Amino acid sequence: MNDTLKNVLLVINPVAGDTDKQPIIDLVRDYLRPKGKLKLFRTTGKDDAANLHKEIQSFRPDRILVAGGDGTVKMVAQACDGARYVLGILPAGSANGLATDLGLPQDCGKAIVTAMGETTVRMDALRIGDSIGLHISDLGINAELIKNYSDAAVRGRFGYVLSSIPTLRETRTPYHFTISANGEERKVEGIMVAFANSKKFGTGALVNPHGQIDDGRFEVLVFKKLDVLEILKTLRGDIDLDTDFVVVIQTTQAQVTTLEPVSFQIDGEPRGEVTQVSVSIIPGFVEIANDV
Ligand SMILES: Nc1ncnc2c1ncn2[C@@H]1O[C@H](COP(=O)(O)OP(=O)(O)OP(=O)(O)O)[C@@H](O)[C@H]1O
Repeated sequence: MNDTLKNVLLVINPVAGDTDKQPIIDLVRDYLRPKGKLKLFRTTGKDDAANLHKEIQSFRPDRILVAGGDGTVKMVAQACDGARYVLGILPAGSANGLATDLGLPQDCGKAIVTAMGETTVRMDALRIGDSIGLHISDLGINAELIKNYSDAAVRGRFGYVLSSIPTLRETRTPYHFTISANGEERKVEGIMVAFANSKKFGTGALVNPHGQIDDGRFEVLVFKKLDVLEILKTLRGDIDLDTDFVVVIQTTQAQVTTLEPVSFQIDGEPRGEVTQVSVSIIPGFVEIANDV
């Protein structure tokens, strides 16, 4: 165990991934025994960032562990409010896009060792309107899938696949996007526009090979058509960036407007339908333990 880390705050999202979190708590307790002091913070879904902020101020942890999905990691990063805390991720969401992208272990025992390790990476975030995005946000077909998935009764990957069938059938694509970035304005038709700080979706699909979480830039990806073969290639991880299929714009700031209201999602959470999104990079927003 890393002996310099005595006071550990474990933030748990009890509902993330629809799994029992007690085994994670037990493993962390065992790992810290006998030297470390563990404090638990269970999220409620209401005012979590503000309440956690107060807890961090009073406990002053040496490390903050987060057991949840991307939404929980982001909430914790916001609760730190610029203060220099290292977060250790214990992937416990339904998709864990960020942990997958960082190559963090999914096995909880291994994840604890990494989360308590000394090597860290400072990653950028996206400011999206008045929200923060750590991973991938998008307008269009994927956001539509996520919305239908969160409305559906079935959970898990299988549920995602099942809920995608009616969405793909009923989709109103192509959408009409106007993208302003790097002093240029482009009008494009497409099935979705994604803002990516990193390389992969939570499924492990490589959508943005240029993505670097610490380069002070993000990518705007315009997926032009619903091409089953290209999507399968993307899912296999060997996207060849055929410009008939996807256009990539690397930038620090972008604005997208649409002719019609289009579904929007940030890091896997549906954000309703929008006609305008502004995105800019926040360099070095959060520091994450990562020895892989
Ligand atoms: N006790 C709770 N009851 C209901 N909702 C909660 C509770 N705690 C947190 N939440 C909600 O959980 C969401 C964040 O979930 P998170 O993204 O971490 O997990 P997930 O959705 O299962 O995983 P993933 O993002 O990897 O798919 C937030 O919308 C937050 O408001």
